[in-house]
Amino acid sequence: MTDEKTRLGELRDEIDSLDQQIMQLISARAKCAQEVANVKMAANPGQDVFFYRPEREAQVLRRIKEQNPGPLPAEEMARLFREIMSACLALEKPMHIAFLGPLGTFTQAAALKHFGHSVISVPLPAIDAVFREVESGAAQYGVVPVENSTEGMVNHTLDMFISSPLKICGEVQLRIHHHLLVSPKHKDQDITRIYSHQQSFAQCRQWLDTHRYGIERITVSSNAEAARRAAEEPGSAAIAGDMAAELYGLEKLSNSIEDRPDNTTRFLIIGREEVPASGQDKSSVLVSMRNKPGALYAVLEPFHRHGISLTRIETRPSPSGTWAYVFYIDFEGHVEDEQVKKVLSEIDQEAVELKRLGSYPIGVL
Ligand SMILES: O=C(O)C(=O)C[C@]1(C(=O)O)C=C[C@@H](O)C=C1
Repeated sequence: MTDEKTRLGELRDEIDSLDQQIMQLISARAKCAQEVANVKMAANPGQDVFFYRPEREAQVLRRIKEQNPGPLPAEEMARLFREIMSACLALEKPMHIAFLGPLGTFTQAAALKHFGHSVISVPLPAIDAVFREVESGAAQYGVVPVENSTEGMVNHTLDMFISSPLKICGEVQLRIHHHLLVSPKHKDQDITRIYSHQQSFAQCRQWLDTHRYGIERITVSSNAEAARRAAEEPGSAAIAGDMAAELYGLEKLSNSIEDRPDNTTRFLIIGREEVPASGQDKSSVLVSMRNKPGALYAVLEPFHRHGISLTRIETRPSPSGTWAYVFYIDFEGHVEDEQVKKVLSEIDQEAVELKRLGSYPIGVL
């Protein structure tokens, strides 16, 4: 045997033995999770038991990232543990996650990034349908887009919180890479039209003007729908992401064509219960103010005085009347923190309405 073959044999024996140990350890971990489920059920007999614990998952993933010894990057190690926890949770209770569909959208990619692949993902045609599915209890959680770094806020999602009783339980950010996709069956034909979602066209405008000027752009309801059409229609292409490309068997004619290299979308996880503090949290509130001078100042000043960082403030017209406004505010901290309690009680005295939309772990992955 050559030296190479001997060494390779030794290393592969070592890998086999490590795999055996990893498998034993993952199985032991899964048994622990099953036992955790029994404890949760015994503590809440006859009630809706919330098996998924976002604050605990965030703590586990943060610890893995901090203690990762390498050579695998911390992100990669966290991703592996994300999947292990997802499988453990599925043993406790298979979870239904509603998302803005159809299959193959960036929202589905965000849902799988956040929950791992052991969930049952349920595509729905509109943002309000995702809210309804979770409100009715048909799905335990929902995933909806809330803002894009190039295109701004998704107003429909913000407006849903005015009337919905749901809570924000988490957030996840996804780097959005758009590709120009064609079917391998039709790739030798000239492209006469490009399908995509209106937001994706906006995110790739400069690239399209430079590289595909004059080709008809047809707006459809989602990137996945664009990919479906490109798969079927000769002479057509789609702008969509990896999941849609894979789902419809499309090839990339041009890779990552988004105008801004940091193009990122933030998604919210919506559910029916409040999330305890994880140690690194964010909160969202909705404040409705009387339309008088200094209204915005009255909302913001307490945050400044109590040293709480705002991460976003957005204004939307109030559904209750012309020229009245609702402020959506995201800030660092948890509603159970003493400083946050003080800020919110001060705002409560000034506001027509203060609605706590939820406190949740800052996205880890
Ligand atoms: O710690 C728990 O409460 C568990 O259910 C265990 C576990 C895990 O696998 O670590 C699984 C699901 C929860 O969402 C959080 C953590």
